[in-house]
Amino acid sequence: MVQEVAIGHETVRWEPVPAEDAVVQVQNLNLFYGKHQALYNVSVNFPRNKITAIIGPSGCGKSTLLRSLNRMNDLVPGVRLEGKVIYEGVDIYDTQVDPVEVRRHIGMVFQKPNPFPKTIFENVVFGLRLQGQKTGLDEVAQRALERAALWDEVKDKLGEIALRLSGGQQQRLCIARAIATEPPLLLLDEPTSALDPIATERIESLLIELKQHYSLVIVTHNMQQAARIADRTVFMHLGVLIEEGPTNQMFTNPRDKRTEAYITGRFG
Ligand SMILES: Nc1ncnc2c1ncn2[C@@H]1O[C@H](COP(=O)(O)OP(=O)(O)OP(=O)(O)O)[C@@H](O)[C@H]1O
Repeated sequence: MVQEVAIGHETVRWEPVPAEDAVVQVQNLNLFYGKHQALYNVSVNFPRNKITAIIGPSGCGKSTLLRSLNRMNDLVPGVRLEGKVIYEGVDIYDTQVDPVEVRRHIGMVFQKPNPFPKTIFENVVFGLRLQGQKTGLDEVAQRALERAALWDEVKDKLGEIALRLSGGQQQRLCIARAIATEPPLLLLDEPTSALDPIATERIESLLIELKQHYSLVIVTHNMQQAARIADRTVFMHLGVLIEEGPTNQMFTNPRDKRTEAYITGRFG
């Protein structure tokens, strides 16, 4: 449904992502941690081959929404969820659906780089080994590391322990590990918050490049980052999705006073 809002003399139109262009559709999602409700009736479509940023003040439910997209919240005891998350036509919370299979399609990169205490090579091919792949691992590892813009820096030391890499390199390694299994959707929870500006810039360029092949959803506290890389932005506040739309429209013409206050730095 097209939403229209008058801004000065202009009428601005915001169109939600059409269902046919959505990699994931979230419908009327309520999520409870025990008695605490963290998401209230959230509905949003995330587009294919685009970057969507989720922004909002601390504790508003950004990570909870992100983790609901690949059933990571299942791992938290006492979580209860109502509503639907439909990934390419399949309700991922259907009792027939295996959460491990979901996470094969929908990868995740965390805030803090979390390489395994293994070699660089074994980190990248970890998911493939889990899937039982025994051949072609060298090629896949090289391709994933190239796509993650890390190959040139590590090609001569693939057998070294990954924990010796710098923070920015470790995060690119985690991205390589996440994309080695070719998940069509990649979720990233504040992937650059622990990195310096140079490493951040590299990862932002990488994400923009990755959207040719993947759909991406990124949680970020950094509004400049959302403005730089996201095609669409979702603004959350106290567990409620306040508004979502094309990033440039949201940043120049926010519809809601709370969005405006947040993006102009007046609260949060
Ligand atoms: N495992 C958990 N158990 C209980 N409550 C939780 C859990 N994880 C999050 N919460 C609560 O759910 C709400 C939303 O948390 P969430 O981490 O999704 O917010 P956020 O917007 O990502 O915050 P931040 O920006 O600080 O990371 C908060 O009130 C938080 O305390």
